[in-house]
Amino acid sequence: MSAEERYGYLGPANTFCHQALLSIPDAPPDPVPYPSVLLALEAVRAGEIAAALVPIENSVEGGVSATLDDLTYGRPLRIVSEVLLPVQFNLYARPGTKLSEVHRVVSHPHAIAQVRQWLTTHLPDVQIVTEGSTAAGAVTVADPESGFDATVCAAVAGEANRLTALATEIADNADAVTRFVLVTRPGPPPERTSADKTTVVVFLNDDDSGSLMRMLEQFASRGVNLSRIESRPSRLVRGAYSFSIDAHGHLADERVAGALKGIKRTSREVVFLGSYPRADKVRPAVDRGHTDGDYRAANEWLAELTNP
Ligand SMILES: O=C(O)C(=O)Cc1ccccc1
Repeated sequence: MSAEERYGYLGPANTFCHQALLSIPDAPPDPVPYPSVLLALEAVRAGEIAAALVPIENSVEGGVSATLDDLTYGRPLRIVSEVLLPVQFNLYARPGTKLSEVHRVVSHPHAIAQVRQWLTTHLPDVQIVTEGSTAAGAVTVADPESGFDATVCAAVAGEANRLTALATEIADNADAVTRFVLVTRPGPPPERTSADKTTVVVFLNDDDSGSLMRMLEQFASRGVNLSRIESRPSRLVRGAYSFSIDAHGHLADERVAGALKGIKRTSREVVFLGSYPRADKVRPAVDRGHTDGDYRAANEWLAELTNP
């Protein structure tokens, strides 16, 4: 298989992102590791790979800013699918290390954040340094010259680097799930499945009072439910915020298209990041008056009025 047909991921091997990619049934073989989300997304833009799988959100820590911001401000890309991965963290060290000998820990910031309580209780004086991924932390710790004693990572990363678990299942929240998105160069969205999600970033006309409420009304008045809304500092206007939104439904659903058109008309800028199947396959209940059939009937009625 040529490099351009392969998928990239936040590497090195054995990151959570790698595990998530291996769970995609029809993913091409030989995925390509990248040291950061930004480099993986740039490789997609450059046509080096067909798609990249990157973390976008964690159920404990919230949005992954590097991903959200690069998708918003970088050259256009599209999300074509999502993967949910339950994440569990262990503390790994070189064989022979005791917990009392752990003074410096290295891992991905989201991993550190999700075991903070455990670290505070068991290693209150530890120095923490962040790296590009959990597996990169494991590679670092495997080197006795690294100056690091332990890492927080998945069992596969610890074992692949011949480390020993000093503690297992140390997450402050045992049910944490990370959401990854598969990103490609822009093209038509995947077919609608009736269990879909649409991701957009909206920049409001921030001088207008009530602009956030009016934006939300575009969704609410059409019966479109939101599963995520997150504000991020805007790079376009200092002191202003953008809103990163996941809405239930697909661009091909009249109610979603209607909401997007309404937002496009009334806000400063809308960045469409994709309509794609939901990983949990849950079909939203569509309230009376908001189905495609209801829109069609209303359009026919209007046509009839115009041209009896
Ligand atoms: O570093 C990794 O293994 C990743 O895939 C990023 C990440 C880090 C912590 C929780 C979930 C994903």
